[in-house]
Amino acid sequence: MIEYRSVAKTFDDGTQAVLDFDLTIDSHTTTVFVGSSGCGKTTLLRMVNRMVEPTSGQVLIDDEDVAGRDRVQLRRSIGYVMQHAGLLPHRTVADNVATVLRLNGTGKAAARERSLEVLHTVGLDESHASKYPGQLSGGQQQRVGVARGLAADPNILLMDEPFGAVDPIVRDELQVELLRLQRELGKTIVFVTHDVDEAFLLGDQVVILKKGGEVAQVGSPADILAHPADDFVRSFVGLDKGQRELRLEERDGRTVVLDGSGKPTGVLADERGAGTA
Ligand SMILES: Nc1ncnc2c1ncn2[C@@H]1O[C@H](COP(=O)(O)OP(=O)(O)OP(=O)(O)O)[C@@H](O)[C@H]1O
Repeated sequence: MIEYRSVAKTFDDGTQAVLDFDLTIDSHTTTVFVGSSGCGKTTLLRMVNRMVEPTSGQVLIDDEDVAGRDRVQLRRSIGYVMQHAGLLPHRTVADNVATVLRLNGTGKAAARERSLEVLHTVGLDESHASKYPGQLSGGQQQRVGVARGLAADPNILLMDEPFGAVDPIVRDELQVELLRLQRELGKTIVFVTHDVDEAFLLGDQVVILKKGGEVAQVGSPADILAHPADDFVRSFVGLDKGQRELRLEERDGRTVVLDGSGKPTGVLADERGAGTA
């Protein structure tokens, strides 16, 4: 379990990134911080592994204040995946994935074996292991970034807009893969995005933030959609524009489900049950 208790952060230049933030994150669940640029998402995420130190308040992991933990050791015990994968360009994919393992003292052969295993977990076969990051597509690089985050088998995985820089189709693919991974691995994931659809797809718990890390609403996607806290939330999640209303349309003899913007989201099963919705 991760707990934020009355956390605030003012940076050295006087920027008040987070004013007063409280949250509990249950183990083995995915929590998504979503909000517009500059609302404090990354600052809050980085407090978990002490890349950012709160000015006041506490962050606890399993009831222990992270402030009392050795910083380097803490950081290596928590997976971290960032937007542009952050891979070292002159090291092979396998070496990139093995970075934390090697730092933790794992031998070369064992680290390589684990690299291959975790690459396989994220859907990359052995042929990718000896390539360099520049020889991979953006989506594949992100998979390597996720593999690196998982290599040391951390309980907690922090993900900072990990799919923000890839095209929408690859992004959809990576989101589905992450859902599969999470079903298999059951990590405690804290995920940052500014995309509300991504937040609702991935999050067991979604935290909608305003400037200064102010919580507009916390809840499951279903709770938020059913009971938006106020007009800000209604507008942020697109309820005010009817974007989330579904309607049905007959096309070529089949019943297609369209969202509020007219985008098809599925097909209703026909009388033989052959549909996909
Ligand atoms: N090292 C720093 N020094 C000074 N100000 C900072 C620092 N890091 C972040 N900030 C400021 O703190 C506020 C919150 O930033 P943060 O990166 O947490 O927001 P965010 O919600 O993750 O934004 P984005 O979606 O653009 O990444 C912003 O005003 C930002 O400019």
